[in-house]
Amino acid sequence: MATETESSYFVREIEKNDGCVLKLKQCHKGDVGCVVWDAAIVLAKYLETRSFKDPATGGNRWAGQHVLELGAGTGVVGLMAASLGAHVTVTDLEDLQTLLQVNIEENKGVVSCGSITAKVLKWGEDVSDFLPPPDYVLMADCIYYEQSVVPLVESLKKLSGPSTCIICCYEHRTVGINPKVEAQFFELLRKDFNWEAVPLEQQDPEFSSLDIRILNIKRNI
Ligand SMILES: C[S@@+](CC[C@H](N)C(=O)[O-])C[C@H]1O[C@@H](n2cnc3c(N)ncnc32)[C@H](O)[C@@H]1O
Repeated sequence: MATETESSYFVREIEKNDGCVLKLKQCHKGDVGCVVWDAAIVLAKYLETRSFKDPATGGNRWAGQHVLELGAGTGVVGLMAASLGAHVTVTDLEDLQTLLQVNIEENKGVVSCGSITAKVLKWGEDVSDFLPPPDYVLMADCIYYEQSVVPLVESLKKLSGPSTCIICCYEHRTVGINPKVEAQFFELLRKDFNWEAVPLEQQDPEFSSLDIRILNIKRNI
């Protein structure tokens, strides 16, 4: 990743409701995190919906919130939260750090009241750098391979306090290994967490789909 040249990037643009545009550089070469996945777009656009607006003032509830994104890939979800005023740490494996930095730099004009930094967080490893627990943990398309299920749930446990809200967006895939992985993930999650699905009506109507699900997950007290 460190040797990527300008020409090896291709850009995905996501227009915000305020007219600003997030520009995500993606790589032709590299692992799955080098491109923007549909679940990330659905989640990013959900962050702009009425669910996160104060009904009395119309103000945006992301302002000043502490947000941690797991498996951030290009960083689109975290960048959206930061552009809405949150203080965000986007995390992923070491290999994705250059791309995350590039995208943070590319979008710094869109992040004014909020802030965003990128750090390495490998699921299952030490999370002390990320404590106390954030207000929100965001994750898009992170449920996709068997070996990651145990460490991913372990990280969620260590990172969530009684008031942390985990917003998990994932694509329900009916072919390949994903159905099994999805079942394993929820079986394990059930031991320490409860969750509710976000109805389609509460999502952005242009950026939602029956296959892509958003859950609000909370730690059992
Ligand atoms: C399918 S991609 C999704 C990327 C981004 N969230 C999106 O939706 O566009 C899964 C992401 O999880 C990250 N990932 C996979 N295994 C991981 C692990 N053990 N620890 C931390 N991140 C991991 C990958 O590097 C990748 O960025």
